[in-house]
Amino acid sequence: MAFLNKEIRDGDNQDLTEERRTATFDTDKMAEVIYGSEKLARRRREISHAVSRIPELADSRPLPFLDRFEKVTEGTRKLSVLDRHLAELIDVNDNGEALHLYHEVMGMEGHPLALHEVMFVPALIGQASDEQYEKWLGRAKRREIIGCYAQTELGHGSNLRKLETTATYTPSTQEFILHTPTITALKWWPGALGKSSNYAVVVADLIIKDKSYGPHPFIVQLRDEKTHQPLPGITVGDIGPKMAFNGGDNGYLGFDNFRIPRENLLNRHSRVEADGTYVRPPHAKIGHSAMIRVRSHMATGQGWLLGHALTIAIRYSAVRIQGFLEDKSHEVKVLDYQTQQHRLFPAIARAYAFIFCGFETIRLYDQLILDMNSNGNTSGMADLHALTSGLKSVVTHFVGQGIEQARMACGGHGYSMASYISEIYGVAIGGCTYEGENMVMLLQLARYLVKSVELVKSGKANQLGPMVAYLAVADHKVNLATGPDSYVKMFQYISKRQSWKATEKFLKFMENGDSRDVAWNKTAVELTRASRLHTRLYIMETFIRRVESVTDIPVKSALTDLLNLHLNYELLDVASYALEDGFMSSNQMDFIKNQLYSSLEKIRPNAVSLVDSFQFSDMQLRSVLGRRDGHVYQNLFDWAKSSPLNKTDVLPSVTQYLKPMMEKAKL
Ligand SMILES: CCCCCCCCCC/C=C\CCCCCCCC(=O)SCCNC(=O)CCNC(=O)[C@H](O)C(C)(C)COP(=O)(O)OP(=O)(O)OC[C@H]1O[C@@H](n2cnc3c(N)ncnc32)[C@H](O)[C@@H]1OP(=O)(O)O
Ligand SMILES: Cc1cc2nc3c(=O)[nH]c(=O)nc-3n(C[C@H](O)[C@H](O)[C@H](O)COP(=O)(O)OP(=O)(O)OC[C@H]3O[C@@H](n4cnc5c(N)ncnc54)[C@H](O)[C@@H]3O)c2cc1C
Repeated sequence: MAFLNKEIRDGDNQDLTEERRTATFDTDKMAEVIYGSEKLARRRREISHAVSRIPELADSRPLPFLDRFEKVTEGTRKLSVLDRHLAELIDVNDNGEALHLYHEVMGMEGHPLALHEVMFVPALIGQASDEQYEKWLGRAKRREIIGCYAQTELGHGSNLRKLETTATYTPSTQEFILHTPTITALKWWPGALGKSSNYAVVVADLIIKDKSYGPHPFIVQLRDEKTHQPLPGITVGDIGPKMAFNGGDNGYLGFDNFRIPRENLLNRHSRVEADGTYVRPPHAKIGHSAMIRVRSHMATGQGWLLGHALTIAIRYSAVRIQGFLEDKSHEVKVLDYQTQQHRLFPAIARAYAFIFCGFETIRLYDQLILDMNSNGNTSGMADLHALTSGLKSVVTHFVGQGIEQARMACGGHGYSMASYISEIYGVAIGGCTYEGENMVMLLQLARYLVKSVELVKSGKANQLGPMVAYLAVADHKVNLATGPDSYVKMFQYISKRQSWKATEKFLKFMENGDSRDVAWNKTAVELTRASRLHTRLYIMETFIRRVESVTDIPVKSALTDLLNLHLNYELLDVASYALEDGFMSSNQMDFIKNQLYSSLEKIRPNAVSLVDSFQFSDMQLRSVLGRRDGHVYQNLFDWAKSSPLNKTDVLPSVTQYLKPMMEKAKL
């Protein structure tokens, strides 16, 4: 008999197989929606299968047992094996295939090429002139050189205008002199900078004839191409262990009057002529395009991270039997508890929603780069900056929360590194900080919202972009029984009210004599609330649009259940805003709650299949609890036995310290 869930195999844990038999949709078809195409979903499976047949690509030991040095070595080893097999495993020009292959083999703990692919090459693509393409891009793509993106400094990360590294132009030699004037000017944090990269895109304050022109990107050679020794004038190293990414070498970097040629300013958009004349870019923030790129990709990346944790927690919850419901002779799967479902199912809905939003922002980013490179059109930048600033903040925050709930949902075993959830958590919450600290980025979106409200106030609502058009729409009461649209209207009302209230408060402070900056700071919490609501509205609308467009009926039906759960969960979560002014009644609240509980029941039979549809292989999950076959207990025992502490029955530390202490106590 053919089952709709394609993960069923002989010999699997029976409880998990039972779950898979109840699937109402085909998990291969759901994977097509998750990965955006039949081809990519299929290629992912093929690539995972091909990788599993190359033993050298497997982790040599479970990663949690490795120390930092071993992690870095192991990552680099696998990278070199992968390099030999690359062309046979994937179409190297297909980003989706490449991303999957790297996630599968390299995992998420970092490796020497992580920033090369994610920021160095994209910075060249976005910022290099045609001549610079010719000189650097081919070499970078062939990996003759390995690069990173060195912007953040010890003293400044958020406020780019105050970066201290200087790039001073000297017309007589046509060179820039890179210099680190203070300890706080050291570059600090860039991934793969410490030990791996021999080149970097360095962001430094451009100075011409004593005048500062602000941060600009330069391509800089850091190490000798043969010996890999740092070049004279360069101080570079690793910044030490972190919450996660410990297979990666985030680094520090200092310059001692280090000279680079004039051609090394990435000059597609702005340049310095030989005599020191500065030619401005078409948009002041165009040098930030590599950051906008990562932010545009973060919603899908983070959605998949949440998907990892949920695959582990849901599968484990179907295997973990504990406690009773009606029948006191049989314990039940913990997945049957309403609290467990409430803890996990809304997060499944969010993971799907975030992935769908990410597809949209990636498309918008690709369009922006096309427009900028073909005709210098930067008109989409402000909108995409506002959108991705909000999205990266809201998504990373909820993903962190969702992963932590997944860990707790696994009880004691969730706390073991065998679950791997704490590693996923560490990686995901890095996203709350990198690519713009979340509060800072919410405030960036708030600038856009405030400007939009000001437009409406001054009678220019017709100038609003489609994403904020609701800020000008008249309020209306909504009957919640009428489907997704009514939830959107409710959310629009709440979001609009918060944006207006925050703007009015900000303007009032200024009317009362505060400067713009002080007034802004006094309103900042309210402003971030407006940004979150606006972003959650965007996520909701995108989710609705995506589900509407699905053609496979069983897949659409399962997604509709998830969507309904999402709509009710979201509205309940922000209900206090609607209760504040009586917009929502307590009867409506009860209605929403009941809808939510009935969504949990509807989703229950598909829960395992919804996470199976992410089609993460066991290699990719690296989790004993999340194993596809559900054989958790024997493997937990084997995993524990493989701990280096268990190599001997009596540890040297016991003989040396503990025993003498115990012996002394006996005297
Ligand atoms: C096989 C390959 C596949 C690859 C797939 C990629 C997958 C990616 C997934 C990733 C997953 C894991 C990998 C981990 C990688 C980790 C990478 C981490 C890298 C980094 O962290 S790099 C460093 C990042 N740093 C920051 O983000 C700094 C944050 N700060 C800023 O961005 C800015 O300083 C600022 C906060 C935005 C403020 O800028 P500034 O002071 O210059 O501006 P003002 O506040 O004065 O505003 C002026 C005006 O300008 C507008 N504006 C600001 N920025 C932009 C922009 N980028 N675009 C457009 N407009 C911008 C701002 O809105 C103001 O406008 P207004 O005056 O209001 O009209
Ligand atoms: C895992 C990881 C990888 C990274 N990789 C790279 C990389 O490859 N290249 C690179 O260049 N950098 C990298 N970074 C650095 C990262 O981009 C910065 O740490 C980040 O932009 C935050 O800046 P910050 O550290 O200066 O935080 P700070 O700005 O010092 O933040 C501290 C606190 O101050 C608050 N704050 C700051 N400014 C404001 C404001 N204007 N209004 C209100 N509150 C404010 C913040 O909200 C936060 O609560 C990485 C960081 C991490 C964690």
